[in-house]
Amino acid sequence: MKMPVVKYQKGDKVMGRWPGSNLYYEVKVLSFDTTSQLYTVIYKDGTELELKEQDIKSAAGFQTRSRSRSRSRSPGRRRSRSRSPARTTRRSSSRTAAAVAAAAITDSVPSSHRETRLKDNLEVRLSPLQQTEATENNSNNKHEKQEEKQKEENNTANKVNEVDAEPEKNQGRYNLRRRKDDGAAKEVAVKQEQLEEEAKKAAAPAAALSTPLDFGGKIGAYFWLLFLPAWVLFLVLQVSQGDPSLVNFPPPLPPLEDFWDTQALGFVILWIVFQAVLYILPVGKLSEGMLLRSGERLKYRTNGFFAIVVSAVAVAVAVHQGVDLTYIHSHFLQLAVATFLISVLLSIYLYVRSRYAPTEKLALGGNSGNVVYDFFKGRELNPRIKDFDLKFFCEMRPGLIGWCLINFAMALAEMKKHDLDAPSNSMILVNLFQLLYVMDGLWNEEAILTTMDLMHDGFGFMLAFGDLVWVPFTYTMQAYYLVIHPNPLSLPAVTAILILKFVGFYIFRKSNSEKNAFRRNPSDPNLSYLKTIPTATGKSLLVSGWWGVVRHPNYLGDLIMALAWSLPCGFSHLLPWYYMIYFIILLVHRDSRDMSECRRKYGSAWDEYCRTVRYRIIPRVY
Ligand SMILES: NC(=O)C1=CN([C@@H]2O[C@H](COP(=O)(O)OP(=O)(O)OC[C@H]3O[C@@H](n4cnc5c(N)ncnc54)[C@H](OP(=O)(O)O)[C@@H]3O)[C@@H](O)[C@H]2O)C=CC1
Ligand SMILES: CC(C)=CCC[C@@H](C)[C@H]1CC=C2C3=C(CC[C@@]21C)[C@@]1(C)CC[C@H](O)C(C)(C)[C@@H]1CC3
Repeated sequence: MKMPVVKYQKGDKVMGRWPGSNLYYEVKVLSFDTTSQLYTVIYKDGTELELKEQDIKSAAGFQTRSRSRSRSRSPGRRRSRSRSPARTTRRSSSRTAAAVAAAAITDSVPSSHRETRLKDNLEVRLSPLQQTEATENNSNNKHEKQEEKQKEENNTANKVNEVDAEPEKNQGRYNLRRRKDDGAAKEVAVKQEQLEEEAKKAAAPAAALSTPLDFGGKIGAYFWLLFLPAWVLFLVLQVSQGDPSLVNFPPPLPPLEDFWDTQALGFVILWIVFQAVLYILPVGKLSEGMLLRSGERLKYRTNGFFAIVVSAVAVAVAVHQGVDLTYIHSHFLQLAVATFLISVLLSIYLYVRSRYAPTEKLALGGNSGNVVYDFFKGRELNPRIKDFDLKFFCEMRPGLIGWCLINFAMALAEMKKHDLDAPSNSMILVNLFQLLYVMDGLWNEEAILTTMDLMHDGFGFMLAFGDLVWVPFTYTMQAYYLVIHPNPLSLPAVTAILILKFVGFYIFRKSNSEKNAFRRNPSDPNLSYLKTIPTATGKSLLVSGWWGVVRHPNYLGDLIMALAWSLPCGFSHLLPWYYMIYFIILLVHRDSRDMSECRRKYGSAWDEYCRTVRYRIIPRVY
């Protein structure tokens, strides 16, 4: 029988990675669990954590690397001064951490970026030790402050883990108790919540900005840049055909002049400006975003519901005044091309401004150093012009509300084309379902602040194009299809589709609200019945309720709704099912992106969550 090889032995002093970061601290090995293959290690401040072998490095090789780097970069640090043992420990650990963070950055970031990032990290982590020369006074004071701040942050991080470590000691590896039973622990939980934010700050600045590349990496970015607009063009041309099959050969391209209509561009600009004005009106709540790596918390004007109501009134007035909205149907291609142009210009602007953005404002992905990839993925996390948040605005306003406007125009076009007094049942269902989806999104606009796009993704071509072109011009395929291909529905069919839609909606809304409420206030008494797993970052993971059924219950609800949107169009063509197919691919990919991101952030706690909640989206299936 083959004996398991245990690389580190009890009592070994090694360097252990701080979960969710690239920081390594000196730790002592306490034990090794052959079943879970995890080492229990203890940090110098008494924190005990379980680490995988790959998160541990031998201390010897580590110190050599660290010393040689620090000597060459900052000779000032060779000077010494008397300080407390605690201080010595902290300083040496942060020094080492910086060296590792720098090493990580060196490995993953192209040379043009290396120097700046290296410098950023060294400035934060490695400060001169002594104020001896008068000329150094000013800068050293600054460094001293940074150093003290860093020390405080590190201490806070340790405190968090002391709070975290207690329940672990008492109750085994993870805390799976009911939160209602907490009693006195409530106070600790509140404290923990405050401290967790500090802990994030402590870990974040040294984390490498470059994460593994998504979307097929650099080659993938070229592909998507060409494929996504081409696909929209294909759909827009195909849907107006008599036989709009997805598998049909693309129809011949119309003459070049058919692509352009200056008036269409004018309407698109007018629409975006109108939405921007509604967005900046001092109406509605100012909501707080999640804590950023920079330690900042941004404020967002969440008046989306107000915006859609005012837009609806404006559209109703316009129709009443004789404006022919079927123009949208007859100029669909030109409107899409004009919007595409705007999305490209916006993406160029976003990329250029991101070159001047400070490091802490950049997203973790999208900073590969490859211009095309970064242009596609987006570099800056929350680009703003004063308080005007470009990403939030684009994701929630012109495209999303435009989607409903286009659907409505399709209903009018259907009536006009078939000389009807009212839209067909199928058209009404599609319009109402998607309107409900958008209105719900806007009513719960605050919840978008805890989603992946807002919290993690940079704003670049992918989202600019996605928000402005992809959503309004491809999510409206079902309504467009029904204009040319009516699909009469019986009452039982209508009822069955309605039930399906509301089941999906219920799962989608409840699960999104549960996570949003928990992220905003983990001590919310209304959520006290939920079980949680604490993580080393201080944040907990829900492991019962909706998030205990599957790992993405919100995706499940969304997919059921997508099914209900396609069913009214019948089965004679694949095109109205395009959204369903695309959405499965999108959500499966998002789920795997989110899994990697959460594993990076939460380490073994995430693995524990995945062991407890085994299925990703569909219970017992996937
Ligand atoms: N119609 C459309 O085109 C699209 C719709 N959507 C919908 O938008 C909504 C948001 O989706 P998306 O942003 O992808 O992802 P989620 O809203 O599911 O957010 C994922 C994040 O939630 C947190 N999380 C994960 N598991 C847990 C847990 N067990 N307990 C607590 N927090 C957890 C993690 O962030 P952290 O721990 O950092 O808080 C994770 O990164 C979904 O309903 C989706 O269906 C999405 C894409 C397209
Ligand atoms: C292929 C490609 C260009 C991908 C870009 C993806 C975007 C289209 C989507 C990413 C996440 C989105 C969300 C919504 C719309 C689509 C995009 C932008 C959303 C605003 C729709 C309304 C929902 O209620 C929502 C607020 C939950 C949702 C958030 C995510």
